[in-house]
Amino acid sequence: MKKIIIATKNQGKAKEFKELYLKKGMEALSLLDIVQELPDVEETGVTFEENAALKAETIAELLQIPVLADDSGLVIDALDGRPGVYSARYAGEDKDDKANIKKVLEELIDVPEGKRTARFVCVLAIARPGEKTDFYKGTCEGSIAFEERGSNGFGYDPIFIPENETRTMAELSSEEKNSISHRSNAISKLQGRV
Ligand SMILES: O=c1nc[nH]c2c1ncn2[C@H]1C[C@H](O)[C@@H](COP(=O)(O)OP(=O)(O)OP(=O)(O)O)O1
Ligand SMILES: [Mg+2]
Repeated sequence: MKKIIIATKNQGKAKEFKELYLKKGMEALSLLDIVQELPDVEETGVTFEENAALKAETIAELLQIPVLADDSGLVIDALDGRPGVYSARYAGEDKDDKANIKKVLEELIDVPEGKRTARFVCVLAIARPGEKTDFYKGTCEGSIAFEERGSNGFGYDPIFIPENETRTMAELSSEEKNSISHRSNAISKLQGRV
């Protein structure tokens, strides 16, 4: 089976890439599957594109093979787009999903239903050694719940209600999430180019 390397150390993302690529007859390997010691890439960019490129290009250069990276996050309108690019470290450097969710819910405590619109954004970067990096973007529109619900998925899924849904993303099955997610929307734009 054809393999693709995803430059991520996030278990939740890695699982979704495996599921989504398996449907295309490919095996997605994450940095969690690779025994070779690889550095933690510092995400110093201020856009999803910059951080996705940093992750993909660093690992592609080290391994000398094409590498895909995903930089993603939650963009909340009532918070002027926060946490956005800083989603993983919103409540601190230790990337604590529970703490991040708590911070968002507290910041939105006085924001009424209807004004809690948000979207998940995923930018994929494909780096090929010595070539220009390509980008593909996917989004998933929705709103922020008033409390956490569900235990599937990862990250902000327990507080994100996709458009035309009453359940949170964490209450959907992985098949349901994969049919609407920002990640699957971005992958579908690749059109076999990886
Ligand atoms: O489908 C999703 N469902 C829920 N939350 C999500 C999703 N997709 C991204 N997110 C959140 C998680 C994290 O707070 C941030 C990604 O941050 P981001 O830097 O791209 O990933 P990361 O540091 O966890 O792993 P890595 O950089 O190794 O890929 O957005
Ligand atoms: Mg990261």
